[in-house]
Amino acid sequence: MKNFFVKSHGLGNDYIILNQSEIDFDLTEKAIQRICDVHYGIGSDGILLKVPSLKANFGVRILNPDGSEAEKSGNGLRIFAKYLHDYKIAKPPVFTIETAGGLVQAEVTEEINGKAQSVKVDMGNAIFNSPEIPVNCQNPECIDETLHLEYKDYKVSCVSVGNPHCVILTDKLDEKEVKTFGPQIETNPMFPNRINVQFAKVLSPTEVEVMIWERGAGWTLASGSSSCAVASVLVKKGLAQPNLTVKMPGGNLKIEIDRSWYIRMTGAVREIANGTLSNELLEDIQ
Ligand SMILES: N[C@H](CCC[C@H](N)C(=O)O)C(=O)O
Repeated sequence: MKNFFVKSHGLGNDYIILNQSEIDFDLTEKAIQRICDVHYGIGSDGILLKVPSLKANFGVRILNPDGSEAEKSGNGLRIFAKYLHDYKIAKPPVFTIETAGGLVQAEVTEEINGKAQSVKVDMGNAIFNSPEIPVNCQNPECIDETLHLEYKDYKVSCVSVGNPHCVILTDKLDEKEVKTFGPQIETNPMFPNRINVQFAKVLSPTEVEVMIWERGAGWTLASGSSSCAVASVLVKKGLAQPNLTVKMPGGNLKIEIDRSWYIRMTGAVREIANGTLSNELLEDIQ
């Protein structure tokens, strides 16, 4: 159906799903910003655009509210997998999805009356090699390096899970600190493609609490790829077991990391609404 959309969330990290073959407008940066605007649009932490794939069962492009494109989104992939399952586009239980950050496999692990409630996504491998993240760092891996900001220094550890992440360990999580320094870290020249930022407080070898500043989206209530990034850094530093729970303001995700740094993430997903974009939504910017 023309301009049909579904809005769903994974632990309060919300996305709008559109199908490239069904929209009758150009999804420009301005259109993305408008659709994601909480007042002039539907409001969302991003857009998941269903696109054809020659390599996987399905393809998706992940678009941030600022109009930039992301290589991977953990909550986004769980939401997209739910959409494919619930609207009977995919044959359960397991199917592959091509993203700009590589191929992933998704599996609906819990459903009620044909509606997926929980999804497991194989997120691919954690990559610590500095140039592949990318991060400007003189060492092959950016672990416990010092990042100099205007008024503060941080000890950071960086990793890619398809998209880039900067993890900061702390014994006191502070939303104000995340919202003040998150944007400064996100756009620091150390990160050629900008970066997602996480402040993480280790609670036990199997539990960590995280606050997130997302590249291109800002403060979000949860982030799947951030959870994978924090878990990978903690395991690398010997601070956590390879099976752990990541606790975020929006809820918890279960992360499993194997010996080759292959990451599996499992968590809840819920649909919020579905419908059709109004013709008036974009008329002043097309
Ligand atoms: N803003 C992120 C993409 C979305 C990540 C997050 N929503 C997730 O669940 O992984 C980036 O530019 O890499």
